[in-house]
Amino acid sequence: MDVPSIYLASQSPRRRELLEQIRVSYQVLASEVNETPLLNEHPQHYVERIAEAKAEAGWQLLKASGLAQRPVLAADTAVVLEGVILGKPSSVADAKAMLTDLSGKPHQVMTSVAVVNAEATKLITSITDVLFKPLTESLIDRYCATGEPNDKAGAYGIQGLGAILVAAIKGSYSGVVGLPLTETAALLAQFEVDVWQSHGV
Ligand SMILES: Cc1cn([C@H]2C[C@H](O)[C@@H](COP(=O)(O)OP(=O)(O)OP(=O)(O)O)O2)c(=O)[nH]c1=O
Repeated sequence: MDVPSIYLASQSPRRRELLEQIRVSYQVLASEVNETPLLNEHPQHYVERIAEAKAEAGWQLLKASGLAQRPVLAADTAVVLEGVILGKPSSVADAKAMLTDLSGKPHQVMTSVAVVNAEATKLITSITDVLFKPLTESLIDRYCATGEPNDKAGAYGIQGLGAILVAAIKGSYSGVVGLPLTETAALLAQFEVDVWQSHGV
């Protein structure tokens, strides 16, 4: 097997697809971190702390594995409504409550990307403004019944049926989906990772 350009410390299928979009070869590492926010933690601090913890956990796993030591990339996404962090919903009722709160209002999607190797840890954070159209209770119910909100911050996926909830976006579309590609390419370039090579690991 070829040595991948990077290791991806993420279970998110979206992050895999987005890396493939910019043709970065990768191998997935299965690391776990506790994603509970600290008391009164600032949302940007939160996504940066969690992205770095995910990448660092991946790096520790890699060091213990005997695999080639390529950089480890991880990311974290949070939806932020009026300063409050909305993570992934814990239940259908929680998803409905999140979507009811987001209805008709602007919010921010923050995604932080961290890359770690033996020499350095570097981080970028993308912040995108998203405006939701007013949502009826019946639309929220029907959307939640699709199951799409379950594993997504803020209980929606802009890349799926959730697109119909969104009235406007200003910033990075790929950042909302989970990996801001312009910023990620620039970050990887600092680790001498070429984003134009074909994947195939
Ligand atoms: C707002 C929004 C979030 N999301 C997803 C991106 C992330 O996968 C998820 C936020 O949870 P994260 O904790 O950032 O990521 P994850 O647990 O899915 O994956 P991992 O930690 O293993 O990398 O929400 C979308 O897919 N579309 C959207 O429009």
